[in-house]
Amino acid sequence: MSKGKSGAPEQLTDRLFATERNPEDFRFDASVARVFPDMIRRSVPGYTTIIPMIEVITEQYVQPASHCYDLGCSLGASTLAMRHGIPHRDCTLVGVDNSSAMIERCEHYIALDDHELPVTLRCEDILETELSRASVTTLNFTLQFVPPEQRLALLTRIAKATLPGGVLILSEKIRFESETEQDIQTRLHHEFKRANGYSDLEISQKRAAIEKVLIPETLAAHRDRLIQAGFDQVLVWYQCFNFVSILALKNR
Ligand SMILES: Nc1ncnc2c1ncn2[C@@H]1O[C@H](C[S@+](CC[C@H]([NH3+])C(=O)[O-])CC(=O)[O-])[C@@H](O)[C@H]1O
Ligand SMILES: O=C(O)C(=O)Cc1ccccc1
Repeated sequence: MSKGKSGAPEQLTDRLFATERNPEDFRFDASVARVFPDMIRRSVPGYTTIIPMIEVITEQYVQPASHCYDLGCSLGASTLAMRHGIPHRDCTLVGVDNSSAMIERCEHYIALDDHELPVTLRCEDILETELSRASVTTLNFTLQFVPPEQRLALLTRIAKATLPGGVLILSEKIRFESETEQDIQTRLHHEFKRANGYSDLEISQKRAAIEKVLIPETLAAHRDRLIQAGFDQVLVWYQCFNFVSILALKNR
């Protein structure tokens, strides 16, 4: 892995979809991992606001002697935000991702972050990862990549592992019941990408690549399923166009 002057893995500009390419489903491989910070910042409206707020929310809900999980941690942006929000030295923080390219680079970013709370990284499927005594769990734009029929089982496991007073931070791309709203919000998202330097070709090729792997659901579907999974309260704390972040709380 090539490193820059700071010792951090070299980050490149996302040009993955800039030239005409064969249609292939999107995967979190090494070429995506290399450009990921640039890709997610330029593609997800609100991402740069949500990350620092994960620190604020973590600080509010973390409990002493509990476990915190970042499921689908990628390069650890949300993991580091959680780390900075945890004041207790007896907590554990676990980041999980099933992309070895992501985890390998994530290790470097964690090592460069000067902080005493250890972070455990697991390269495994979040559908299998062991969870217990959780105060704060984060799914920051990860559930959308889990096959819809497996989402309830995962959320139920998270809710069961969550302590009274604990939370799940769930950020997702959503779709809208109303066709008109779906069209307007999608157009605004594409305008956001254009304003960030993506061409029409990049936008349309990326759209085709993620179509079968990133499955957005409506806010109502997310709310109902979180309650069914065992959470007691569900609220939206952030929305920009078709991207939302939800807080699901467990009272008892
Ligand atoms: N079943 C799975 N098991 C483990 N990991 C998975 C699974 N499915 C997908 N992933 C992983 O979930 C991550 C989603 S990105 C998260 C951003 C990060 N949270 C951030 O705040 O920067 C969001 C995005 O790219 O839009 C990828 O690294 C996948 O490998
Ligand atoms: O780029 C898009 O259109 C998205 O919906 C967000 C995204 C960000 C990073 C990987 C896959 C999808």
